[in-house]
Amino acid sequence: MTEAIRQSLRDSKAARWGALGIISITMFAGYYLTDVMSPLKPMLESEFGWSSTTYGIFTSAYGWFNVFLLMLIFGGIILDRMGARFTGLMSSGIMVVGAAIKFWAISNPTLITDTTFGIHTQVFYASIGFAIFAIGVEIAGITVSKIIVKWFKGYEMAFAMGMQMAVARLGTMLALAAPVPLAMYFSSVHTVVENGQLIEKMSPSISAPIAFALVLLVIGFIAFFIYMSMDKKLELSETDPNAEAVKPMSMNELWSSIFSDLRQIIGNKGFWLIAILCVLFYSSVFPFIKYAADLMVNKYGLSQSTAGMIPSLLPLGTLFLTPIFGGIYDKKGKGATIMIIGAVLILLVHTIFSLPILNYWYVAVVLTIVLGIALSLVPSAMWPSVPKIIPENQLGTAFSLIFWIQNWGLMGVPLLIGYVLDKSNPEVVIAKAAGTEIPLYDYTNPMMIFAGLGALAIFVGFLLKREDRIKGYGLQLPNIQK
Ligand SMILES: NCCCC[C@H](N)C(=O)NCC(=O)O
Repeated sequence: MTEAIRQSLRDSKAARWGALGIISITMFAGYYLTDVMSPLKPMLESEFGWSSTTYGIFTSAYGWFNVFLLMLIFGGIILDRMGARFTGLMSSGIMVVGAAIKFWAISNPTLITDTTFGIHTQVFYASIGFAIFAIGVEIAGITVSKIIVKWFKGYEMAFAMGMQMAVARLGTMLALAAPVPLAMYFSSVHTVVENGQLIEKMSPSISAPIAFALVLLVIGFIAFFIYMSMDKKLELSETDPNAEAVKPMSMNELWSSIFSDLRQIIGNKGFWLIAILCVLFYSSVFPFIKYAADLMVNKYGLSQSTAGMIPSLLPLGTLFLTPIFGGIYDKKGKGATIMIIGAVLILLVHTIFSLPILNYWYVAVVLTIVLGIALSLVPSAMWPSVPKIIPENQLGTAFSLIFWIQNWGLMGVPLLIGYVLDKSNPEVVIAKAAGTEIPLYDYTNPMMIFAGLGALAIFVGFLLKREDRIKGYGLQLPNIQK
């Protein structure tokens, strides 16, 4: 068969988009579990006695194994060597295991009273489960990015990445809007003694929204099996029957290829600028989401049951805008400029959130929508820019290194915010310890931290644009080859 008439499966629009649809289910489930606890923060405090610092520790667990045990980096190396089928299945399986542990910890009331390594046993095991789950969802994230490059290079790649992200963000949106109603729906009545009297108390089921996540993750795991058969067909359609079989590598060759990939990637200044921009940008958005519902209660006076509604607008806007901005990047280019505009919006929004004025819910709605625009702009240009800087055979490793650096922020920033929140509001901590009425948190300092990250992201965005001019990566050029 000659090159001219050989057709790859990816030339079929239906096959490309079908494959994307299937892997998006897995990511949707993963993003739902990632943020499912955010609207439950006030409930975790009132039902289980968690503090903001405790919540910060739990949230930071997302990065524990990825960062300290280098799981993400191993994931990228495995992806480049073992391929997307093996890595995708492995990562979606890890997600299920981690979520199951987290569900067990949250639904087990006997764990509330004990401590392990100085923290609540419940928080400890929930965090371990979340940390295991995070290995899976992060490795799945890089696998999916590489899968999209594989199917869409030369086609509508940024648009496809935007569509996949949109579906994933639908998971985030559900995570912000659904958990409180779900927990209330499955609440149970039990009798407690208060002031010497037996009273009936309604307890929300905090584990119900996590059980729902577990079901979604199992569906995502099954979906990946379906994708695997498509991936096999794609490879067969691209294999030249006359090509010689690739000789398997010896152990020495394997290690030297891994180190040579790592050396080339970390020696690339463009890679570092994207990675730093990534950690600054995402640390000012994802950790914010973890506190957003609590911010709505404490700054904007919303009730616990409605507090998740405003933050859920954030991913809502991204559903439409990420693919649109991706499409603009595909056709018109201007990737670096798009990232800078996104960072400017971050600075603007968090600065206004930090001001101890304008405490009206509609201001929060507008700011959240603008933050959603920022969360559409930056990723729609950032991820499709990586293949312009890094060759395809090193993409898994490069994405994993970027995610690894990003995970320092996703781990450290929520911890910092929880700590700063408790430190700047000693009266809340005292009231909780004394069992008296709990005053509202003042969110000024945490929001200033988020704004500072946005300011640094703008600076790095300009450095990236300058580097692109010098090295000619083509970040400002369209992705679609005419
Ligand atoms: N809330 C999900 C966290 C996913 C983090 C992941 N490393 C990532 O950055 N994905 C790209 C994105 O824009 O979601």
